Amino acid sequence: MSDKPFRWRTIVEVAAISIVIYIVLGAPGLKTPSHIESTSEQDVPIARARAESLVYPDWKDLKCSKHGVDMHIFSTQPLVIYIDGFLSGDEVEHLVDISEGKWQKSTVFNAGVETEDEAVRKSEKALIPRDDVVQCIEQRALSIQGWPKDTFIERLWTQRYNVSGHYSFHYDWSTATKEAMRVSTFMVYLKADCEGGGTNFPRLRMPDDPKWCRYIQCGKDAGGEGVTFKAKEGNAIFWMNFDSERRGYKEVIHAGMPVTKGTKIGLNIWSWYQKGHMAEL
Ligand SMILES: O=C(O)CCC(=O)C(=O)O
Ligand SMILES: [Fe+2]
Repeated sequence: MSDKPFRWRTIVEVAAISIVIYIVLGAPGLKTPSHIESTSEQDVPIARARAESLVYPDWKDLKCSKHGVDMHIFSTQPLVIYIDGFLSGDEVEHLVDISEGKWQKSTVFNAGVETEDEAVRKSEKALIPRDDVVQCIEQRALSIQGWPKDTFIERLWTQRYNVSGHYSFHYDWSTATKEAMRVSTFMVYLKADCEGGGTNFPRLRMPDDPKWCRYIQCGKDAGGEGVTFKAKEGNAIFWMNFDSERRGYKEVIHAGMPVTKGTKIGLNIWSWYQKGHMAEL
């Protein structure tokens, strides 16, 4: 009897077993891990659009004056830091001034499509020009983080909320892949001539020390679940969006609470990890 049919059967069996093992291992190389929200068809166009909005501040010629801040670690896992005095009064005024005439309705991304949806996000946003003041703020944001590798600043947007303006619960993760993700957030308050408008993190735990009540709503004003940071001019909350395994932290889900009186203006500083994206230094 010839051994040919036997060899063919063995090859087919080995191939079948290999396919099963490959699928059990999660098809490495074919798809991104399930904790990273991404659709592979979108990766290329999103990365290209992103690349255009990623900037790196001028580190050679720009002279930024030294700026002291008062930092308080709120949580180490995930890392959340409260920064008192992230911006000076002059910087705040300047950012508000350069936003004038640029306000447009805020949008949200739904399955990769940009839409307006006031039930989710009701505010206006302004893409601010990268003058020296803005670049010094970009520098500050990178310095605080320790200049992480392959990490850039997304062009800065200010955001204005009038009465009933809000941003419902979301993550800042954005669409992420293994090569590109919004690694961290600075939520900065520029104007807080308002009632309401705090930033709520329902999955963060209230700290024990009452000294935090300068910055967060306490006692009968504590509001809903978790922790609500008060909108305070010039101050910022910084947090990391991913753990070291590049899994999005579930604890950093947050919302901009409705403004019930007056106006709040915020500034988003997002740092974006983009593997291989070279900065023009
Ligand atoms: O305005 C706030 O308090 C939160 C804003 C925010 O989460 C965002 O713009 O991503
Ligand atoms: Fe956010």
